[in-house]
Amino acid sequence: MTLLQARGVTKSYGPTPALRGVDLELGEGRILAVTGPSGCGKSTLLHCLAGILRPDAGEVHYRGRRLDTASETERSRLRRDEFGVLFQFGLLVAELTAAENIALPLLLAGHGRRESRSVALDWLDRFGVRELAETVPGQMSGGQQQRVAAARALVTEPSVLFADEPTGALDRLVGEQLLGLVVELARERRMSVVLVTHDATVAGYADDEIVLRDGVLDPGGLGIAAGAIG
Ligand SMILES: Nc1ncnc2c1ncn2[C@@H]1O[C@H](COP(=O)(O)OP(=O)(O)OP(=O)(O)O)[C@@H](O)[C@H]1O
Repeated sequence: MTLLQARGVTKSYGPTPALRGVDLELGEGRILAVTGPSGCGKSTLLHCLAGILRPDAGEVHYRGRRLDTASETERSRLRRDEFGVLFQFGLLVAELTAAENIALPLLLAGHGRRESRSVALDWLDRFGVRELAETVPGQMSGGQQQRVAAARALVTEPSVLFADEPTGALDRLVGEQLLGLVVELARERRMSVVLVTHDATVAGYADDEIVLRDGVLDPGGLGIAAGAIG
C-alpha cells in the first residue's frame, strides 16, 4: 500500500530553485533512500514530505489525503501522531534528561506522566542506553545523544520516520550500529522510512533509492547504494 506520494513537488527559496517537479511513492514498511550531491534538494524534499514545508506547487498525499494543503493544525497533528523525525544533530532539549526528552512526545500527545516515563525507559533499554536516563544531553557523547534522539523519534510508534543524515555526525561504527537498530525496528513494526543521505553505506540499508540532481529526479541515476554493492 502506498503511504506517501509526491506529485510534481516544486519549491524555491526566493530566486533559488530547490525542487523542480519531484514525483515519488513510499510504500508501507519500505525504506527509501534519497541521495544526490550537496544542494540537490534532499532536505527540502524531506521537509515537504513531512509537512514541515509547504511546496510552492505540486501535491503531497499521505494515506490518500492531501498533506500540502491541509491546515496547520492537521499537519501538526500528523507530525505529532504519525510521523517521527530524526536530524543529523539530535536537537534534544538541553535542560531535560534523556528520559524526559523521550517522554516529551508522549506527554504532548496526552499520555500521563507515569506511563510516558515508563515507555521512555523501555526505549532507552531498546537503544542500549538505559544508564543515561537521568543524564542531560550536554553530558552525553554524540553517539549517545543520537540514540536518545532516535528513541524520541520512535517513541510514539510513527508510521513514517523521516531521517535526514541521521548518522552524518557520527563515527562510522557508531553510525552503523544506530542505523542497524533503527532499521531493525522499522522492519519489526512495518514502519516506512525516508532516509536522506550522501553515504553509500547508509543508502545500502534502504529497499529503494531515488537520486536527485538540481532539484529533479535523475532517471538514469544508478544510486550510490547500487554503486556500493556492485
Ligand atoms: N532556508 C534556505 N534559504 C535559502 N536557500 C536554501 C534554504 N535551504 C536550502 N536552500 C537552497 O536550496 C537548495 C537545496 O537545498 P537542500 O538543503 O534541500 O539540499 P541538500 O541536497 O539537502 O543539501 P546538503 O546535502 O548539502 O544538505 C540549495 O541550493 C540550497 O542552497
